[in-house]
Formats: sequence, C-alpha cells, structure tokens
Amino acid sequence: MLKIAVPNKGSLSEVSIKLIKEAGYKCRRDGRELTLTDVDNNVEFYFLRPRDIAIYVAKGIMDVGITGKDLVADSEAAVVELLSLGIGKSRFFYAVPKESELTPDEFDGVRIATSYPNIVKSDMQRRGLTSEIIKLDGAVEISVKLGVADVIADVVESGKTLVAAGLRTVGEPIMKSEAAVFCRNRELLNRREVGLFIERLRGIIVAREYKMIEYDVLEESLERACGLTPGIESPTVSPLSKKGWIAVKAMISRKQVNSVMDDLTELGAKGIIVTDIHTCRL
Ligand SMILES: Nc1ncnc2c1ncn2[C@@H]1O[C@H](COP(=O)(O)OP(=O)(O)OP(=O)(O)O)[C@@H](O)[C@H]1O
Ligand SMILES: O=P(O)(O)OC[C@H]1O[C@H](OP(=O)(O)OP(=O)(O)O)[C@H](O)[C@@H]1O
Ligand SMILES: [Mg+2]
Repeated sequence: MLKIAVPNKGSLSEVSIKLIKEAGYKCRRDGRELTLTDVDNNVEFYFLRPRDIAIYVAKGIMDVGITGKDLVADSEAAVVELLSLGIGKSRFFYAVPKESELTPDEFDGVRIATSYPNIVKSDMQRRGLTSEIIKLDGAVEISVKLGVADVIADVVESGKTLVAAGLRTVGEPIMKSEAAVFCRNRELLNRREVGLFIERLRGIIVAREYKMIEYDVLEESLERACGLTPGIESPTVSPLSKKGWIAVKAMISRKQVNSVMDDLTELGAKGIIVTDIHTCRL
C-alpha cells in the first residue's frame, strides 16, 4: 500500500485533509488516530507532525508526504517536490521591535529567535554575518519582550501576531512558502498510486483557480467574445435556436471573472452564468 504522510496539527492539517477528501480518498479523522487505511485506493494515510514529514519521506519510510516548503528547507532532508498545493501560503521574515532601525545586514552579533534555525543560519552565512540563533518551538514573537532575543525570524501570514507583539517585519522575505507534495525521487511517479494521487490533487487545485463561464452573444460579436474568453484549448461554441445568436462556454481564471463579465456585458452578451468547477483534467 502507498504510504502518505499528512500533517496532524497546525495550519496545514485541516486544509490538507480537505484537499485529499475532495480528491476522493477516505481521509476522515474522527478522533486522534494516527493512521487511516483507504482500501479502495490502496493507500494508507499517516498523520505526522508537519516538521517531521520530510524526514520520514527522505528515509523512505513514507512514500510521499504533504508539508510546508519552509519546513522542508529547514529540515535539509533530501526530498523532491512533486506538486505545489496553493494552501498554507506564508512568508518567512525577520522582525524587529517596531521602534528599532536595525536591518538584516546589521544583524552581526544579534540574538535571533526562530523555529527555523537552518534557514536563518544559511541566510546569515549568505550575508557574511555571525549571529546567535536561539531555537524556540513556537510563540517566537514573544521572545523579544521576554528578553531572550533581540530580533526574530518567523512565519508571517496576516501579520497580526507580529503587531500584537510590538514587532514589524524588516527586509525582503527570506522565503515564500506553501504546502507541497514531496517524495524521495521522481521515479516514484511511475507507481500507479502515486501518479493517481498527484493527478487527482492537481485536478482539485486547478479547479480552484478556474470557473466556467457561459453566455449568449450575437454572431457578429463572436470573435471579440472568444478573445475575452479563449478557454484552455478554445471555447465551446454552439448555435442557439434564435437566429444570429451563439452560445459560448469556456474556463476562465477565477481572478478575472468580474472584469470579463463587465467586458462581455459591454459587448452585448446576454445570460452570462458563472459556475464553480470541482475538479478537472486539462
Ligand atoms: N498563520 C499561518 N498561515 C498559513 N500558513 C502558516 C501559518 N503558520 C504557519 N504556517 C505554515 O504551516 C506550516 C507548519 O506550521 P505550523 O505553525 O502550522 O506548524 P507547527 O508549528 O509545527 O504546529 P503548531 O503550530 O500546532 O505547533 C509551515 O509550512 C508554515 O509556513
Ligand atoms: O501572521 P499571522 O497570521 O499572525 O500568522 C503567523 C503566526 O502563525 C504561526 O504560529 P502558530 O499559530 O502556528 O503558533 P506557534 O508559534 O506556537 O507555532 C506562526 O509561527 C506565526 O506566529
Ligand atoms: Mg506553528
């Protein structure tokens, strides 16, 4: 059976399980069980700490794993990325007390608290600086107020935790992260269950980025309408029973939905309908 590691806690857990369930796997956790078997799909799910997943995958104990790219980078485990999932998006920043004018290039000799010591160590090396790295498990933002560190390096999403702790980000993000599927080597993709897992997840992720748009348009405006909604290959075009009118159907980027509807309306399109896509194979 294929062994898949899934985050059991933290920001990635719920969103990963939701994605896997949408992809048709039995991945419901009722209690605190650490494994679940989906017999129909020949898959066993293991619920592990997100930080440990890269290590299990690198050692070949788990065939594939879902975890954050930042956690993989910090673990320095030898794994390869198979698919970015577009969930658990975050950025990794240095942060200083809001009244401080220190910049990362001035961190020589500074105490930096972080849960990601290896990412910070490499970044400091890249800058040619020596700092003291204080490794903490969590709640890193409070460490400055408590006097254990001068600055921090941590995951920032909304930025609310930083503000509440009287800190502000400084410099460019050290890295951008999101959850991804990892494995030990790409050859595993040849294994049927791995290929299916990736294709099913990809179907859900792509579907989340797109909507389906349908509308009716006068024949003379068809070319311009198709220019606005070119679809993936090309739009589906079918004649209406009302003479001179054409129905058009195409996939469209979720972000463009409203502006394209505005442009189609200006072009005289009628009956514009936009619907969700749950999954797709392109
Ligand atoms: N607020 C957030 N929003 C989005 N992603 C986040 C957030 N906090 C952390 N992450 C991402 O989630 C992953 C795991 O971090 P998280 O803090 O959830 O795990 P953890 O610290 O091991 O668990 P816990 O916080 O329950 O102890 C990382 O890839 C990180 O970038
Ligand atoms: O920018 P924000 O939206 O405020 O999110 C960022 C915070 O979320 C994570 O903490 P988490 O809740 O995982 O707690 P932890 O520090 O104990 O791991 C992260 O370590 C930051 O502290
Ligand atoms: Mg955390």
